[in-house]
Amino acid sequence: MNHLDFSAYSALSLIDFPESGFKLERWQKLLNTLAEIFDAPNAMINQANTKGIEVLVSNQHKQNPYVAGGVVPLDCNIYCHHVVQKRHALYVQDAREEGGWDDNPELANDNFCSYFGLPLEWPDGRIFGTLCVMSRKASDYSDSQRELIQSYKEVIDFELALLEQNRHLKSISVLDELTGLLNRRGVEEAAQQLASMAARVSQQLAVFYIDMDKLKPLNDTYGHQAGDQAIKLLARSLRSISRQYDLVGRLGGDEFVLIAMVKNENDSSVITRRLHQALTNAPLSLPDDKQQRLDVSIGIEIGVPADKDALLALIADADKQMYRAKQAKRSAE
Ligand SMILES: Nc1nc2c(ncn2[C@@H]2O[C@H](COP(=O)(O)OP(=O)(O)OP(=O)(O)O)[C@@H](O)[C@H]2O)c(=O)[nH]1
Repeated sequence: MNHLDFSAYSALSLIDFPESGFKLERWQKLLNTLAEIFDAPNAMINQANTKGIEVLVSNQHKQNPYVAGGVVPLDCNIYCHHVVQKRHALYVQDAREEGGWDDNPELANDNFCSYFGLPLEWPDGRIFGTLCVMSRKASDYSDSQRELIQSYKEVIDFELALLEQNRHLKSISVLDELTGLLNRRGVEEAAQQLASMAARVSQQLAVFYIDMDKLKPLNDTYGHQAGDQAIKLLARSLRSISRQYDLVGRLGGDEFVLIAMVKNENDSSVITRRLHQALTNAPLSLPDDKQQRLDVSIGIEIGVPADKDALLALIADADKQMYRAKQAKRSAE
């Protein structure tokens, strides 16, 4: 085989950068299931990085000799090298029959004669690594098994896109200092990706525009620090009720946004209820040892924004709804 020039994939190992906040364990379950479905002792996600081809996550099976952190050097004729090099799927039904694999240690030392692997890619098309299953028996996978691996690949590629996006957002200072949430600029930056993601999976987006009630009197009575604590508490509550792909941001002052993919209006009422419940469960501790439940006014808009501008328009509409809700509350007081 031609040896690979890994300078092209000079990505640093994900294992060495846990501070990226990326949880490799999430992929563990996925691989365990994949190995089970394929009745294979091995399923792995590997990264082509400056070390070589590195096992990032491997399924948990007694007969799987490969564990996370293992690296295969560049001059080794393993199956994954071919996937990385050619950038397309490789299916070897029985390497013993096929020839060309005698010096592959996976076959020679560990008897893996069947391999099915797909390339994983960063959003800009650069190769990331591979997703593969290996077996010690010759195989004949069905079309639906192959399609299943393909859809697993798409999920992983999608997570890589999110990872890349997070890195990008961090690098251009889009986080709010007080809460660690996205600031207004961060929300705007993330809007495009979120809109296209929702379109891709054919889901509506629900935009919750959330404004804290009575922050001013809290500041006036207990001081600015107590107000800051209230803002942080609301941020934590929003985080606690949000799901992995939801977007949570602080647009400024006491105004926040939560954007979630929803199937219907009922989903959005569930989210509102969860927020109210979270605020009830975690009241604000005040300097005089009293506790106060935070109140919020919420405006909700649901839509299928085609792009960033449409999503920003949806946010503006949710802001108007919030304002109406606040007015209604004030006149009821
Ligand atoms: N402590 C603190 N206060 C802030 C911060 N950002 C904005 N505020 C204050 O929050 C208040 C927001 O204004 P309003 O939304 O009109 O005040 P409110 O009392 O919440 O009014 P309602 O929304 O009508 O209930 C202003 O008094 C700001 O000074 C912050 O980072 N920390």
